[in-house]
Amino acid sequence: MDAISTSALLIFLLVLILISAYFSGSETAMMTLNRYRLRHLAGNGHKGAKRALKMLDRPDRLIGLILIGNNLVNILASSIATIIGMRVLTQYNIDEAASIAITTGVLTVIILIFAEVTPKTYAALHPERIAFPSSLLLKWLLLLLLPLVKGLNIITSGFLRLLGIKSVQTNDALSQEELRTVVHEAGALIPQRHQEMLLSILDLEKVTVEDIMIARSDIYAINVNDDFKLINKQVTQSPHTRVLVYRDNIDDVVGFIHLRDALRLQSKEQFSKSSLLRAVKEIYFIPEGTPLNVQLANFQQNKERIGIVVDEYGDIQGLVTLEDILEEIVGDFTTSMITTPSEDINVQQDGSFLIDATINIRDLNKEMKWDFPTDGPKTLNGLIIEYLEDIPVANTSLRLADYHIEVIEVADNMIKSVRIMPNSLPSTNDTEDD
Ligand SMILES: Nc1ncnc2c1ncn2[C@@H]1O[C@H](COP(=O)(O)OP(=O)(O)OP(=O)(O)O)[C@@H](O)[C@H]1O
Ligand SMILES: [Mg+2]
Repeated sequence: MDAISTSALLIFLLVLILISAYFSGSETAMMTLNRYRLRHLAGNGHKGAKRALKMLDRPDRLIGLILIGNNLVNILASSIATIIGMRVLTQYNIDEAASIAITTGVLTVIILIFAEVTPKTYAALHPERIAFPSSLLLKWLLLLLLPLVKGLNIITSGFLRLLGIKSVQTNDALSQEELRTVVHEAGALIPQRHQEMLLSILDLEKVTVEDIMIARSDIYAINVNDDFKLINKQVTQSPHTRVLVYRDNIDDVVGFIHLRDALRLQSKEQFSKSSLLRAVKEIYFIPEGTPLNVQLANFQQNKERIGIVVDEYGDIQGLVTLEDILEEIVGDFTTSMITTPSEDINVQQDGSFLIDATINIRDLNKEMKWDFPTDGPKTLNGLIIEYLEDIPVANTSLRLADYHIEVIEVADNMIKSVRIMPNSLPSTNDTEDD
């Protein structure tokens, strides 16, 4: 070693520290790259991103390579520093042991500051700036050192197996819940309205057609066996474009009549029972329990926009339209912006709410931002009866899911209306938001 001058060794040491800094920085940069952004950039043809993505495909190799490189230079640096230290310090009559101790201390501080903390912090703050160019060098190094890296990985995984740890395939596909968090955390990057829509789309699979259907009793339908004058009037006054046609019993459905067809027949004065039956369109049936995301796709595939929900016995449960599903996605658009509650909910002078108990619980929760359980009965009436296990009499008071409810009117074995007190509402705002 005496052949090499001390100043040459110092320069070499400096270079080693720089290389060490490069490895430390690249490691942090590669590992903190945002995988989703990376995939997006790579998809757009960004060269550095593509390269980084490919390297991250095999994180074991990448880490192996970086650690081999980093440790190699660090250990070499320490040997060289020791030689320099001994040469320099012995000139001042410092003995060998003390020289080694001093060089170790000094080198540790230098490596920590210049080859670890600084490059890693910088890389963590600007991962792409470091990772994209550095992945080029890493790629070539990997080609060169692949046998070494592979050997190292075989030995390490052998050791891990000895310790009873199986190598796990990392899977960084997002789960539903993670995707939700991503959308939430996107914060200002995605406008609030869009965030809500994205979350609603994710929710579609949790909601089934029964949850949003127009109940059987609320379907606007005509009985072909009724007096034809009445049918004529019902068609003319129909609030809906498609009217269900049945024979005597709604379970004996014939089809949908489109108002356009009915009005055309009426204008030609050809409107009769037989021409009506001929103009009727076949019904598209939807099995109970179909999740909304599935139904949305089915509507599209079958080029339908209205369907009848049937249970396993073929009995009609309700009606669902494409518009109803789309409203689930853009829901808050039409509900929460409304400042006056819908007709089923009436604000009383004392601030309590008089509510039609046949209201759909999901609609009620949405409109009032309440939190009644939606996994059981669909209507408020059903929920209260299930809770009490009995049909209550008027003036019964109860506490259900933290809401103070007073039964106002009961008729035909059904709760018709209830009053809900606002002062008993759970104070979600004070507890959660801050
Ligand atoms: N025959 C019907 N009986 C009861 N509710 C219906 C009926 N047809 C549609 N609806 C409901 O009316 C709302 C609007 O649906 P949709 O837009 O499909 O019907 P529309 O407004 O009558 O027709 P269009 O928009 O094609 O003119 C939805 O909530 C849907 O469930
Ligand atoms: Mg419409």
